[in-house]
Amino acid sequence: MTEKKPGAGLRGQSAGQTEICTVGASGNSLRYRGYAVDELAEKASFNEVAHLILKGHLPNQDELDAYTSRLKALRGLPDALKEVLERIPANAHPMDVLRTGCSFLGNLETEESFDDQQDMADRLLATFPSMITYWYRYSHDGKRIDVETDDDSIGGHFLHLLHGKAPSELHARVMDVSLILYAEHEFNASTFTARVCASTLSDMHSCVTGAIGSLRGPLHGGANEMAMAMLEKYHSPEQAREDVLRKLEEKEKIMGFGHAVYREKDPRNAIIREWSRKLAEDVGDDTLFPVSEIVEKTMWDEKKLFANADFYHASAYHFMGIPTSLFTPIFVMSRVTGWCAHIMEQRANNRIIRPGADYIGPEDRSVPSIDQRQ
Ligand SMILES: CC(=O)SCCNC(=O)CCNC(=O)[C@H](O)C(C)(C)COP(=O)(O)OP(=O)(O)OC[C@H]1O[C@@H](n2cnc3c(N)ncnc32)[C@H](O)[C@@H]1OP(=O)(O)O
Ligand SMILES: O=C([O-])CC(=O)C(=O)O
Repeated sequence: MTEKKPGAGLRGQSAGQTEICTVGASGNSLRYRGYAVDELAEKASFNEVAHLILKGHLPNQDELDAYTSRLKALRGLPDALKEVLERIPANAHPMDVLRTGCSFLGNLETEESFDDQQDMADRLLATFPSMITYWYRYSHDGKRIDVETDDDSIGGHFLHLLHGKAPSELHARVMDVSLILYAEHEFNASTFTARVCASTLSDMHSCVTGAIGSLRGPLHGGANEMAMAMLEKYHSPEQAREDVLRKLEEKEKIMGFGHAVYREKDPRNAIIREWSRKLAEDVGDDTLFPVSEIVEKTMWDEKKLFANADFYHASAYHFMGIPTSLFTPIFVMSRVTGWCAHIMEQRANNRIIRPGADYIGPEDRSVPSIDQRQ
């Protein structure tokens, strides 16, 4: 481990209060507004969880029906946004596409007043799957797709647009669970980015655009893509184990492992691993899932490092035929709920976020003339 200067990463320091989520409050727990993520992933849909996070409570049946209809009605993209998406090249990173899409939508549907914040959040939640698949299908298949499907779930809608046909029940459920697992995680880097931006009283699209930029990095949301890039190189568990040992010997980071807050396990891992196992059976996989398992075991045996939420998302998404470059955009489609809830919470009790710093640079000195400088 490289020695970090004291205070690096603000690790372990509280940076404010929240009612939305607790991470690791009791051991390795994760709760959204008091509900354990395991229970939500078993008993709820992502639309219910989005309602919980954004509106503050689990919806009753009437509220859920109304919310589902509302989100479905908000899926369309303005023509000007479609034109912009069509100009983004096929080799662009899909996270850059969403960053641009979010920012451009902010020009067309600007948040004029914070009274509109719930509408802004719903619109972003409804349009991210449309934006990413519209661009992907146009740039890769030359097709201008109709982004308004009749699927109730956001995950099912995304798979429908991506593959041009309604997903199986299994795939729609896995996507729904995946979106539940990724929805919210307290003061993680992207959410904190959104809150810092919100604290200047900026608009919702600016806050979310910044958050997308933070999520893109391989130490955060980008890890699911990096994990897949590693896993797909292995043809057998033996080869995977040997290569991971070599990487550890060479002090390489293994993406999809470790966490800034959890110390023993990430509670989301067991859930997505189980769904990945089901998908592996469904497609008759005998390589990727066993390879993932041996990497997980080797990391634990050698380093006591556990798989985080990102690791088995790689194989799960792959089994559903999702291109690797779209993995992190799916995270955006989900985490936008958490981001927007935090932006609203920040606004409700706002003071500009402006921490201090411990200065460790040179003592005071005077400016030498240019011929005296080295
Ligand atoms: C949904 C999410 O965003 S979950 C996070 C997704 N990110 C990843 O999977 C990227 C890989 N993991 C990591 O880089 C880190 O574990 C992070 C960024 C998640 C957490 O970082 P930190 O809080 O600094 O980690 P922590 O203090 O526990 O790690 C200490 C040391 O453990 C080791 N370590 C931690 N994670 C790993 C890993 N994945 N592979 C190898 N060694 C690791 C390193 O030696 C690290 O020291 P270094 O930063 O000097 O290299
Ligand atoms: O909390 C974190 O640092 C990263 C994480 O797991 C998430 O954002 O889901």
